[in-house]
Amino acid sequence: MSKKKNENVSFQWAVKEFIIPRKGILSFGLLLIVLRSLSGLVLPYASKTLLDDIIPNKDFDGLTVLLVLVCSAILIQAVTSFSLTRLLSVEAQNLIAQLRVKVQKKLLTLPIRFFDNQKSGALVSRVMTDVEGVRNLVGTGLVQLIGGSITAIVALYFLININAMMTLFVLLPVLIFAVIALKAFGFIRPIFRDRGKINAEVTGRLTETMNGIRVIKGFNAEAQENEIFEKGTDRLFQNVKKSLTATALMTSSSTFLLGLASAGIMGIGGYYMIYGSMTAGDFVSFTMFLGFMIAPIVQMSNIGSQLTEAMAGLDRTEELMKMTEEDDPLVRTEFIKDFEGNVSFEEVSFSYEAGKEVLHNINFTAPAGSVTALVGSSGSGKSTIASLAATFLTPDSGKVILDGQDLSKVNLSSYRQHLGVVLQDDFLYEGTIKENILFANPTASEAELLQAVEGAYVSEFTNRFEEGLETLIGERGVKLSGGQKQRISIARALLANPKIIILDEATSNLDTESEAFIQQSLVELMKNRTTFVIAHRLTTIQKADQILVIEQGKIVEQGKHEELMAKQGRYHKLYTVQGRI
Ligand SMILES: Nc1ncnc2c1ncn2[C@@H]1O[C@H](COP(=O)(O)OP(=O)(O)OP(=O)(O)O)[C@@H](O)[C@H]1O
Repeated sequence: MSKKKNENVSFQWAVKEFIIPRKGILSFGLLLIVLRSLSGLVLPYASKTLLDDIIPNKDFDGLTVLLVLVCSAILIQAVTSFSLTRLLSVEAQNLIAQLRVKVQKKLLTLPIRFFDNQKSGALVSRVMTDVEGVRNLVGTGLVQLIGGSITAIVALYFLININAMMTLFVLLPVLIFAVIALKAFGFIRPIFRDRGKINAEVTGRLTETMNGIRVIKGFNAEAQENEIFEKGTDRLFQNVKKSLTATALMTSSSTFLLGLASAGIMGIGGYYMIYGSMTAGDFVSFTMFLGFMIAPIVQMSNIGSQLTEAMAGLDRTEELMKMTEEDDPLVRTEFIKDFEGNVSFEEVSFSYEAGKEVLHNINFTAPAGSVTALVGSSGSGKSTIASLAATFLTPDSGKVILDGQDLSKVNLSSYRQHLGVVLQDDFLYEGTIKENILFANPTASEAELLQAVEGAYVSEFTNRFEEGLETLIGERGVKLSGGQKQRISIARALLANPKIIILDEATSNLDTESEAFIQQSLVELMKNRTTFVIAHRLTTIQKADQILVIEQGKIVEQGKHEELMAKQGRYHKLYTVQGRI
């Protein structure tokens, strides 16, 4: 029952979003379809005149007029068909393009946690495939459905006029077919909905496989991946098979029932003609009109399944479009004006899943321009604290305060324009090194760019490249070492010149020279910025203004390196006995 309700909602949504704004063009398309259908009806009518009037009377003038009429009707059909495709199909493609842009834009407004729970391949399929459903809604599909109904009704009128009894006989199998078709749609729609889901899952997994190729080969796990993919494609196949059975049932029942009707008509028509109550012309035009009534009905069943598929895709699009954006304008009403960069956590608690709190009553202050190093064992909550400071997450209770303002009420982009993040596995785009650095500040001047490049010691290796900063990286370009990539992402952050930095230091072991360059660029980056660093480097930790030792979601120790060492507590243990931070 609830499913049914949901379907209606998304249909209403689709009508409001896509059909009403295009009512002009769609009405014109409808007019063209009706014109095309009506001009199609000329042929059966002309056949009757030919057989019953023109041939018996040897009326050559009449024949000429008839031919002109039929040719004009054919011409109208050709012109309207062409215009329809041009008008509606082009508009549908235009809408698909617009909708993709809208869905992608919406996706980027959703909180990080949404992405944590989704496969990227599945999201790609939402942007690229699901929206294609509108093609059938705005393209020729819906208009054909309405146009087809009109033709069927007009043809029915002519059929009744020629012979009401025979029409009644025909209507019965047509009605049975309509009932079967309706039932089949009800059966097919959930299958189509599942298909989109399975498709997205399989694509998602495939993307992951490609991204994780090193791990897969490293663990010799190809066979396992193959099996998972095979299972996925089989699920897809089974799904398609199910819908094909339903469609085949519909097609063959239409052939059977309508064939039966034709045989019946031949019988009744033959009987009437033998007794002289029906002319041969009436009989021929009846069969032709019948074709005109039935063809749209059969066509409608095809369009019906296309529309069903379309709605299944749009269901998922609608679901996404209705999600709450992270920068909720009703909640995040405050804008940051004079930015200083004092951050404090007040009684902050947080849980990813209900009932499993991962941070408990965190309190600390990070004054403007200071460096706060977060250390502690794996899974203790360091990244979660950093994500709260970056507004990627919002506290369940307590507040993160920036310059006296509660961050959960602050307009996100007014805050994030002052924020910079350098993460362990920072992503670089396919493109030149320069493009990758400019990414955070595309309007930066050449001088600013060079300053960032020098500050992060990027020039140290780009100078050795023939193309310098214009060197292509990624699939088609040079392959960079981990340390070089890190320096590019540091240069990017330097160029953005944020007041707050979230830094997840890479743990990877670099050679001493690379390490030295990175350390120096990090010093440059942290200068005069409020920095939260998930620290792994001794030098960073030693220089930090404060170290927070996190264990099981709590701050267990807090202070400077020397103070904490002197305390001989948890930090001392982490630092000396375990030898790992
Ligand atoms: N997206 C998530 N959904 C559910 N639980 C999560 C999620 N991210 C982290 N957690 C859990 O929250 C806890 C804290 O994780 P967090 O990533 O903050 O730890 P960490 O100290 O940064 O660990 P590491 O040093 O290993 O990166 C862990 O128990 C982890 O399992």
